[in-house]
Amino acid sequence: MSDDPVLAARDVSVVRGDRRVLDGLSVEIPDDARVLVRGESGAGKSTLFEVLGLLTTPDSGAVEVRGTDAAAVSERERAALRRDHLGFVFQSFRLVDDLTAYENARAPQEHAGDVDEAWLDTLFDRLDIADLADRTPPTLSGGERQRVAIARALANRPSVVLADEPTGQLDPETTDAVLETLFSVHETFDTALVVVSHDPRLGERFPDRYALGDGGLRAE
Ligand SMILES: Nc1ncnc2c1ncn2[C@@H]1O[C@H](COP(=O)(O)OP(=O)(O)OP(=O)(O)O)[C@@H](O)[C@H]1O
Repeated sequence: MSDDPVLAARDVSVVRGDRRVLDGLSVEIPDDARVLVRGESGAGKSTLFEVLGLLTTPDSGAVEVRGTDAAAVSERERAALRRDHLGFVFQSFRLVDDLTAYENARAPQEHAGDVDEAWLDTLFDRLDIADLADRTPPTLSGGERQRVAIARALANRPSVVLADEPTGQLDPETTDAVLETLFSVHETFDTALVVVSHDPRLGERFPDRYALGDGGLRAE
């Protein structure tokens, strides 16, 4: 296996309007990482999430996936890097309301042309949502939708799961359940985990913590 970290940002800057939201930011995400990035509202967490997820190309600097500079390849190859290495849990889940939970989770596999229902069944069992597979998102609770979103993020066996405010709208009990789920995913499926959040409840549970401020990351 390559020695390159699964994900790295090198001297990345992003300008939004007249503000340099990320300003020469660098970070490496090793394979076994369990990283929390904290920051005040407006600090640039969602921007960093989009940059690390190859959803936004930075104005300068590079984002590398296993040593491949994502900006140096075609859009098609970039999409393949995203699909093969990255799993996303979006702040608002972004599930499709008129698909079932199972169909939502299967969508990335269909997109990749490689449906593996045995793996999906494993995920649904492990995330304790097997009995919700045929329900649609509007009939599920926030925590249940969250777990469906995590199943979808893992559908293509990513190297890294990126989660944007995964607990933002959840009560303390559901927050604990979601964290346990993310951590067990990290351990069971050998997936690096990067969570960006302003939620002060998450702190100590993550061995690697950074504060995002003034466009850069500071280890905590
Ligand atoms: N298209 C844009 N044009 C101008 N400014 C923008 C644009 N998008 C984002 N910003 C600004 O960039 C900064 C960082 O935004 P970002 O959404 O990354 O912050 P955040 O830390 O995720 O905030 P929150 O916790 O409130 O979601 C904010 O000040 C925001 O107003």
